[in-house]
Amino acid sequence: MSNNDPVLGQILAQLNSLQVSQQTLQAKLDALTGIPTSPPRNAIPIPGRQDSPTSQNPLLLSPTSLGRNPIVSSPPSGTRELTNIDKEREKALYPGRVLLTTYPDQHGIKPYPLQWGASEPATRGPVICSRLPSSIKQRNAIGAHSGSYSIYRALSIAMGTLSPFHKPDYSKTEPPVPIPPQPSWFNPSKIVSFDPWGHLVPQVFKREIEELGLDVRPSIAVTKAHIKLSEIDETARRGEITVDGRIVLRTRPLRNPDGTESDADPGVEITTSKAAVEPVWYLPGVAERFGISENLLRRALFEDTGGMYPELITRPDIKIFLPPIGNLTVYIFGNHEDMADESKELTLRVHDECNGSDVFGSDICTCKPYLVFAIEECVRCAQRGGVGVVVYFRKEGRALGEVTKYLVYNLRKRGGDTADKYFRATELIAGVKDMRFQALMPDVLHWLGIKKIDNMVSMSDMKYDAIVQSGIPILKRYDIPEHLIPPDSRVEIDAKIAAGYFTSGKKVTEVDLIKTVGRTWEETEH
Ligand SMILES: Nc1nc2c(ncn2[C@@H]2O[C@H](COP(=O)(O)OP(=O)(O)OP(=O)(O)O)[C@@H](O)[C@H]2O)c(=O)[nH]1
Ligand SMILES: [Zn+2]
Repeated sequence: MSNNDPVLGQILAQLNSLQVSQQTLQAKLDALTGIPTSPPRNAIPIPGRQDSPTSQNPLLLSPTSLGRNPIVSSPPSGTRELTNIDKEREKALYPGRVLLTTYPDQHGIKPYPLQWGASEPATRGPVICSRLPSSIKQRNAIGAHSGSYSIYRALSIAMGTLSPFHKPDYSKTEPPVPIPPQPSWFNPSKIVSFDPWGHLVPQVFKREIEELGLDVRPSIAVTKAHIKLSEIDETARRGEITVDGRIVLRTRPLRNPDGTESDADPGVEITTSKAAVEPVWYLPGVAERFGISENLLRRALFEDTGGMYPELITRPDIKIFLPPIGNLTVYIFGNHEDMADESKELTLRVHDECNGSDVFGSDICTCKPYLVFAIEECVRCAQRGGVGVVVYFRKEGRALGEVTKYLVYNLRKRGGDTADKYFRATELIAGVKDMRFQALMPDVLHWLGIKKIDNMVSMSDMKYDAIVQSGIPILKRYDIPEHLIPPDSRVEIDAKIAAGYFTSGKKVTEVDLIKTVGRTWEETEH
């Protein structure tokens, strides 16, 4: 048959019209539901699948084009090449209309069943918030994984360095330390701010991931580590912490710059197990904790994130929200199984992030000394046969952020840094003195199976009240030892004590508050 064959011509014409009508139908369906029903035709293959080769994928920059990528190597000044690459990638990434929101009664939408607090993973169901074609119609969660890091993911996809279809391989990532189910996992109001099954997702939702092809992701990861802090080296040198070869190890000899073994004391390192926990909010439970209605909570979250999550309003049937906030980290010292064993002594510190002090050693507050002291107390408790737990929350500057915190510092230093004005300075700028709302904080303790706390290394009445009200008694509280308070942070400690923070000794009067003065602006420069 030649190309001019009339029969072949007819068949080709029919095939063409069939293809056109299939595409038209598909487009109509997508427009109707607002949801693409199949991956974009020019999308890259999911690794391990035999689709088109990655080299032809307009979603990703090839290794050679990466080097020349105007986005990476020079400002996006709108060159013709950039425009074309962008347009092509945008079309490939987002072939359908912009999907601004969804509605419960929309054609094709069927959230995957999820029953918060159910005791069997199969009944509880996986949290699905993926917008990949394989999962979008079955989403049962609003928002995106990874908290605030979801924005970096969006950037990577837009720049072509990450394929949105990348399928994670979770083999060999399972927890080396078990955090097994506890009765609290099966109570829908005990844990409402993260997914208690988050570290077991690849195991308990294997069927959904492998057989149903759903994009279900872990929101918790558990691992093991050694930690080394110069402050703890010093404590060990003073003989206040002993090397036991189990929790406290002697660090291997250091090396001199010429590679020979150094005679210097290498100090110690601490063995620990740790878990990183991303936020996954069960909205009815979160609303209940704060004593507000779910509707009000949804509306506030919608409005004050710049209208970022319209489904908070249009999808009352979806009860899960993955908020764009920081995660928490748990450090466990000693035997992890002892956390749930009431007969074992337990020491706890709950700490909120203070980058200035924790990492950079700023002396305006007591954060780092208190944190290090708490780790040492946890270690001592573990060495006595108990277990120690430190929970670190990314809630910088009392959840007001570092910018607000530095503005407060400036005001304090310019306005006369006395303890009586300490909280007022924050209020003047932020409108409140604290935005941490400790009501969600105890979730992590219930997740770990903690039922009572013997030693609480914190002076905070807010932390204390939240934990005790959640049903976990605290037997003893510690304040920070006097010798660990840097002079410039005396203002903070006295203001806290006056505001109701716990103190075992010092009582602070009105007169004391005026007398407790921090370093002046001028002194800061010397
Ligand atoms: N906004 C503001 N935040 C501050 C200031 N000083 C410290 N912070 C923040 O306060 C928080 C202190 O948290 P934590 O170390 O958990 O201490 P706490 O809740 O006050 O109570 P303790 O458990 O007794 O230490 C951190 O998030 C700091 O970044 C300040 O002057 N203004
Ligand atoms: Zn601090």
